[in-house]
Amino acid sequence: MSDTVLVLNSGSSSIKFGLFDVSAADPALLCKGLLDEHEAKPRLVVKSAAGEDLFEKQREASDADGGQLFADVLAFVNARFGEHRLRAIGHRIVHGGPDYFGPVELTDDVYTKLEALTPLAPLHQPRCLEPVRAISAIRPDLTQIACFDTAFHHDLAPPARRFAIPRHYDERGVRRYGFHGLSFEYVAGRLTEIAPEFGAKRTVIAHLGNGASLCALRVDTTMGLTPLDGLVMGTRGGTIDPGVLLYLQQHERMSVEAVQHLLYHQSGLLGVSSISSDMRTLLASREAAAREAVDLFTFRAAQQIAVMASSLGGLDGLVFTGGIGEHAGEIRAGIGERLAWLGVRIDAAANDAARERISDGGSAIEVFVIPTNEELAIARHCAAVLRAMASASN
Ligand SMILES: Nc1ncnc2c1ncn2[C@@H]1O[C@H](COP(=O)(O)OP(=O)(O)O)[C@@H](O)[C@H]1O
Ligand SMILES: CC(=O)OP(=O)(O)O
Ligand SMILES: [Mg+2]
Repeated sequence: MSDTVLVLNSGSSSIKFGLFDVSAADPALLCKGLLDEHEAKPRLVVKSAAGEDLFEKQREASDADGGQLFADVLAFVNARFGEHRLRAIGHRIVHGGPDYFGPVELTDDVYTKLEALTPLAPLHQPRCLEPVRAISAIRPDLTQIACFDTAFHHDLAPPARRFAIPRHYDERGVRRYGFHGLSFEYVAGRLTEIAPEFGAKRTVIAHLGNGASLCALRVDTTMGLTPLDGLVMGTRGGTIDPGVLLYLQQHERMSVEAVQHLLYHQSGLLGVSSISSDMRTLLASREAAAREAVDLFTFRAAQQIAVMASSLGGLDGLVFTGGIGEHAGEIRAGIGERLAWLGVRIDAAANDAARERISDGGSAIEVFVIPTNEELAIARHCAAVLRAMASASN
């Protein structure tokens, strides 16, 4: 009988999960799953570690509430992997605020403090916290552990972490936190396995998914107090003249809630194209507005990579990850072309095949594609927390 941890990764456009055997030195994946909410009736899909179909259930849209979904996942784990001992549930929590920068057990007190951070991540924090409540209602005996997107950037120092507003706001926590940290942590670790010399080199990781951000490793990142800053995303526009927000309120008479809705749900690829937030759909479209949205995405990503290179004092490596970074060769090529002046040269065949290393021999900057694995990063943290709990109780 092995010990297992069930990991839930609630993102803005998907809920992914993985069941890991944590008895070994490094957690081993037993099965993985996805709640696909893109269709009218959400589908729960579970596959083995090797990718074979294990289970599928289509839900009625009316009963698509998360509580039932997590009950289904737990029932599946119990039926299929019941010989193992489920020791904990690990959660991706997007915002840890100023107080949480390492994995922590989700007690009622911690939950309340994390819920209070909802205004700083309204698209994510409720989706991340919903499964915690749902699971404690079904299995109150299970340990639940929070792992934070913000934690990886905890050591960010001024000037990168500071906004140029009166300094007492910084003391009250109004500063750059950064997100996608579990992805950056996994990818940075994987990069040093692939190319050990990159442990000390100047590297930018581009996490391009429905949410998108860059990390200049150990130095800077494009998201800020909230996951609105930086790159163009599915429904978020990224960096914007703050005067636009004042204009919308003062001249268009929009309420704070309406501006928040515009910034989180109606902007980015969706707002510019008026077609879709989904990069696949836009790449397949012949509409001029779709092309313009894709161009803006690429333009801003290249521009911000140059900004991150400045924070690092130069650039040796660029890594693409996330749904778009891993799968959209056209976007990687477009960003590479815009960065040719920096010495980036992408090999077309390697890029088409999404090989691990896609730069050509003459490139001044090595370019990689590394599929992210936020679930494994969370499973590793949970395994460490469980070991610490076990040794504290001995
Ligand atoms: N083959 C593909 N080509 C282009 N874009 C893709 C492809 N596969 C996934 N994507 C894009 O990746 C994005 C979702 O990224 P993902 O990292 O899975 O999202 P999340 O932020 O919800 O975790 C969507 O815009 C989707 O269109
Ligand atoms: C922080 C964030 O933007 O996450 P996601 O990519 O899941 O939207
Ligand atoms: Mg994601």
